[in-house]
Amino acid sequence: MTDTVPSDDQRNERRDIRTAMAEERMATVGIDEASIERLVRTFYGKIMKDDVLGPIFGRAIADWEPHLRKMMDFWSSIALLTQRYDGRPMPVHISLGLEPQHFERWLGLFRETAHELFPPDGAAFLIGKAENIARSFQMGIQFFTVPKKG
Ligand code: HEM
Repeated sequence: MTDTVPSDDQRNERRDIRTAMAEERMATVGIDEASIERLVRTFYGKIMKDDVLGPIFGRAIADWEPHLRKMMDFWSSIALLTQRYDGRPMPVHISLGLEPQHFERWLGLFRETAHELFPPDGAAFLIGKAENIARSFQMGIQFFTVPKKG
């Protein structure tokens, strides 16, 4: 039996099918483009006002709207498999000098927002993804941070 390489059209069709299936599944737990936009706007609204995280974001972001759009693309790619986000978030987070308590605070606000806006299954899905990504950022930070000489 010979394997044939799928054409671009076939690949796009498969991707569209995967996206449609993800959209259908996610709709049952309250996740769609509109609720992702609400999540991003509400969550970063809290971040901006946070005493600890607000200044970290404030130093890095001059214009919030493009960042919010990027984060909507990010969550749309994760939950709805739309592939709209194709960035590399790890280097950004390694360069910010983040500590474990920053991640706990970020996750605390994220969990709170997800529970406010989504049914329990939808919130659990989003929180699980955020926790995994936060863990992988922290592993990257640990790996690339040179210990201070004591
Ligand atoms: C301590 C927690 C965190 C802090 C303080 C933080 C801070 C930031 C800041 C300041 C930026 C903008 C950087 C820039 O444009 O120069 C950024 C970008 C981003 N963050 Fe975070 N972040 C945190 C955790 C997370 C987590 C847990 C996720 C994922 C669930 C995440 C996903 C992203 C993504 C996707 C970007 C866009 C990167 C790009 O430019 O492609 N962040 N973050």
